[in-house]
Amino acid sequence: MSKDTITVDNLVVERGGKRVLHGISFALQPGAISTLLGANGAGKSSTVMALSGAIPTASGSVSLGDFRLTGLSPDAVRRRGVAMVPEGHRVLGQMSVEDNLLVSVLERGAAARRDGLARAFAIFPELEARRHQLAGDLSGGQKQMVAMAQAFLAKPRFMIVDELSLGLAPAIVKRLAEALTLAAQDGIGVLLIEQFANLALGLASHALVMERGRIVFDGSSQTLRQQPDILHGAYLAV
Ligand SMILES: Nc1ncnc2c1ncn2[C@@H]1O[C@H](COP(=O)(O)OP(=O)(O)OP(=O)(O)O)[C@@H](O)[C@H]1O
Repeated sequence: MSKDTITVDNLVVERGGKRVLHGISFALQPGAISTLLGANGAGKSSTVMALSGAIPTASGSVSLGDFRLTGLSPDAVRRRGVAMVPEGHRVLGQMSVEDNLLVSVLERGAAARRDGLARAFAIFPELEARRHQLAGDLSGGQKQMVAMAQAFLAKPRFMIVDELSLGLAPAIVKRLAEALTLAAQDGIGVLLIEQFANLALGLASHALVMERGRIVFDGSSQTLRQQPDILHGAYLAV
């Protein structure tokens, strides 16, 4: 196991008194894009929220290398190198694009802030021209770019993206997908939740399929594409 592998071991999560994850186990590798697929209510969001510290776990563990992330706050998980891009391209609407980006630079000092902005604008040049605009006035696609740039600025080892393409135009989705591919080429591990399975399987090398709080497939995207029954079954199992 690489020291940078995320290992999820027998994770159990309960929400509203109901068990929604029934002891799931899987691993995520650095430099690879993994996708987590499944029908509405299968448990994808619960999984990523548990990974990022946003909801508590009943039992089991999440580790990055030898370091146990289970029980840490979302901020502490982010500081250990796991950045989350939540569903719905959320930004701080009353703040400028630039200030939205700067709040995500973890290091102190003017040089780190300057470098951070330069990195964000290198990934998404379209944000530079809008740096002084209120983030709330951006289009949905531009907000998603800000949300993804915020994750990049934390210099993560892993990025978890919940619903990449939701409500966005295909041209924007292509830009966001390219940024994720480049991130993986840079060694960042990516976990992608995506409603369009074809898009997700085109980007990811590794796929996980969930059904009613359980992992029912863990293997290569190529294998999953060759076995369409698994995906069809999972999307019908609600
Ligand atoms: N806040 C909550 N309180 C209680 N139960 C919840 C809560 N949010 C989700 N659930 C339940 O947890 C289970 C898993 O839902 P989850 O949102 O993780 O699935 P999902 O695969 O992400 O689906 P979707 O794509 O619809 O978000 C479902 O049975 C759902 O009803």
